[in-house]
Amino acid sequence: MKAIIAPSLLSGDFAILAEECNRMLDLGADYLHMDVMDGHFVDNLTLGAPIIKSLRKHTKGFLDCHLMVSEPEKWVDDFVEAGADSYCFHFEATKDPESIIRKLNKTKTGAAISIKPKTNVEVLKPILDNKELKLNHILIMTVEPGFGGQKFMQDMMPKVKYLRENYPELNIQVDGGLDEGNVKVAAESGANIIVAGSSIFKSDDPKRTISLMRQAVNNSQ
Ligand SMILES: O=C(CO)[C@H](O)[C@H](O)COP(=O)(O)O
Ligand SMILES: [Fe+2]
Repeated sequence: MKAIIAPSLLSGDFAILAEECNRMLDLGADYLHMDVMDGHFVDNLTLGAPIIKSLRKHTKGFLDCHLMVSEPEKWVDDFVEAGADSYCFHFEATKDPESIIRKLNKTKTGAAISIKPKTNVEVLKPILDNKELKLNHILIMTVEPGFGGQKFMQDMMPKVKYLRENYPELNIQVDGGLDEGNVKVAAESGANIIVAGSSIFKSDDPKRTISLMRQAVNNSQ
């Protein structure tokens, strides 16, 4: 699977978000990971569709929106209208994940689902086995969602391995605590979309960090 490196703008400077996005693209980023938090599903508050809509005018990058919100069905239309490239919602946050995917599949915005560390990966099987439902990716959280800068949970790797073994063509994203060291175990487990906030934004050489992450995915295949 193609290596996709997705810096998390949560670690960027929100006052100059568009510049931060375009700086990341110049450094080699493939996706721009936008962490949307509602202060309810997680204990933190970040940004919503109006910011995505403004950003859309200032960057051509792939806006990979990670919705850490309750009732994600409420915001699908707003994010589609704002120009989000993918809408990744949490399985735990909704009673009806399938209808969100069906709605997104009628638009240009890709659908994706994320699961928290305590959620069993097999809950995704009915959705993944349903050929009518198109997914851009599955996101396996490797920290409890809510904050950047936490420690990578290596014990999430069996979930990534399960998905790679059973769905060889699936884009598998990992998010939380990824750095130049632990990206290898994530890539070897089968992840091909790497989200990283702190390790890229705090790097002395973010271009090199992005490139090392890409190499780790490419070398694992
Ligand atoms: O979804 C997230 C937190 O819920 C962030 O994307 C994630 O934590 C990235 O930041 P870092 O690489 O610093 O862990
Ligand atoms: Fe995220």
